[in-house]
Amino acid sequence: MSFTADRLVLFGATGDLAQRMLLPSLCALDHDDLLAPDLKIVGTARSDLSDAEFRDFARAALEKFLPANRRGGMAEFLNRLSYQPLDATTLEGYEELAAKVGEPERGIAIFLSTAPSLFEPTIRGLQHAGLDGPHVRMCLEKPLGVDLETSREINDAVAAAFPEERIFRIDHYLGKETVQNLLALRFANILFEPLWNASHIDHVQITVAETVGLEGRVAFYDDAGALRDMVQNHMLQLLALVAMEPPGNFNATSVRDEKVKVLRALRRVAEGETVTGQYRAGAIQSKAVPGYDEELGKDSDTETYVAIKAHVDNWRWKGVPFYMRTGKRLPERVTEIVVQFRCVPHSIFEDKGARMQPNRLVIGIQPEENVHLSLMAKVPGLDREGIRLRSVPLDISMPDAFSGAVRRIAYERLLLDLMEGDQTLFVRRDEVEAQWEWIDAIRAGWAEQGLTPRPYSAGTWGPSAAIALAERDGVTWHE
Ligand SMILES: NC(=O)C1=CN([C@@H]2O[C@H](COP(=O)(O)OP(=O)(O)OC[C@H]3O[C@@H](n4cnc5c(N)ncnc54)[C@H](OP(=O)(O)O)[C@@H]3O)[C@@H](O)[C@H]2O)C=CC1
Ligand SMILES: O=C1O[C@H](COP(=O)(O)O)[C@@H](O)[C@H](O)[C@H]1O
Repeated sequence: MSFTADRLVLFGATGDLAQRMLLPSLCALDHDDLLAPDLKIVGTARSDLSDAEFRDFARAALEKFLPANRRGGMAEFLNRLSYQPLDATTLEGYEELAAKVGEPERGIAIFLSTAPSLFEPTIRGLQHAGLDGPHVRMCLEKPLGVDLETSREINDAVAAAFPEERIFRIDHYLGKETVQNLLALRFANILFEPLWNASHIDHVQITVAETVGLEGRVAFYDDAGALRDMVQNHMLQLLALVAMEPPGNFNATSVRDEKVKVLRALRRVAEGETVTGQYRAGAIQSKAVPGYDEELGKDSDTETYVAIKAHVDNWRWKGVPFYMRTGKRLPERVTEIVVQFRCVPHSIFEDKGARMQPNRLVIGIQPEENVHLSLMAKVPGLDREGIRLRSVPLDISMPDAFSGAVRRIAYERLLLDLMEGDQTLFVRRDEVEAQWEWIDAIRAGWAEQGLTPRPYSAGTWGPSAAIALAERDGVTWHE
């Protein structure tokens, strides 16, 4: 059912995500006149706040997390907010919540920014209060479970009240501008698609490097680890976007149909195709930082780094490894995709002594948003004894190419799509489950092998075994 929601209910409204991302995104959208004029936002959590206190709380979050030039009209935005205290685990309070939401003109979007253990009781409460009709959409934050089984339990509980076309599963990477630009690059240019296959691509690298450590999310992270926190969702979504076939059009069904085929074609990872690590004390950009165990306050076998050599078993990607790595406390924050092309089949310059290098496409997702294509060119000169070639960059810096464009928070796009009912950038149940199936097999392999993470110093690129993982195949990680 197509409608633009005129009510948004935000569970977990006093939480970290709401303060840092959700409230700032909504206020920024309002600043740009992108919210429906009649949209009302009802926050809810256990904390006993009045409407006025919640508005003060939201104002403080906006002043802290949203740049001043994006919060013009903050007073009008705050006027949209109200609050209902509620413990999601009991049925009490849901009727008061429904009363606060009132009768929408068009429909309601509900965003669960709470621990997944609260999803099931929350849905029961919403059903109890009649907040589950065809005019209600349900948005779920990650993590959706800790494995396939728990993810199915969550999905079943949500499906008991909401059909798939009204469920919006967040992967905030899909809201990032450059991630969407990957689709434009692949499918709005004739240049790449004919080469986008095993005949022309040697390998792909996907890196998500972070400098941060635990950031206070101690219990959550120690139970999750890098594989489940980053690879199960964001990195597999990036891989699917790189590897998928061209969808027939840019809509939710076509795009997600193609992604899920890739996720299902992922080969079970073999022994020796993963490396895990855990950071020890070190220095990042000259600043000393403690080790993981010290931050955690106890010994732990949780991996804060993982590198994987993955394979997509289909015609297009036969024999093309996808190297993925992610870690915390690495030397710099960078998310990028590297597509390494093969060498030309025959060099006409060989007997002139020229050294060839294969072309490489680097898509920078963050912190820099850019596209960098390396091409071979002749070094200028009369070269009487041969010819000299060198790899030169063809660079597009997105901020320069689109100067004046606002750099948005990923959640802005996603919240807008949620309210307008566009599921293209949300993850479908079959995708989540295919992701978990592949991840669970990796974890089962680790358990069988008794694998424990190798130490690496904070401020380095992870354990040396991760470098060896690629170098065994003659591949060097892009730095
Ligand atoms: N923070 C982040 O950057 C990210 C978070 N996530 C996920 O999003 C979800 C929320 O994260 P985050 O905001 O960091 O978590 P927080 O712990 O900061 O906030 C949790 C929120 O849930 C509320 N809450 C807790 N228990 C109940 C309950 N029984 N009934 C009603 N409300 C309750 C809390 O409010 P109160 O105590 O007042 O009840 C608070 O508003 C988590 O699942 C997290 O893993 C995902 C990606 C990134
Ligand atoms: O989902 C998560 O993502 C963040 C990284 O997000 P980014 O947008 O800053 O790249 C990560 O730090 C966190 O551990 C994880 O839960």
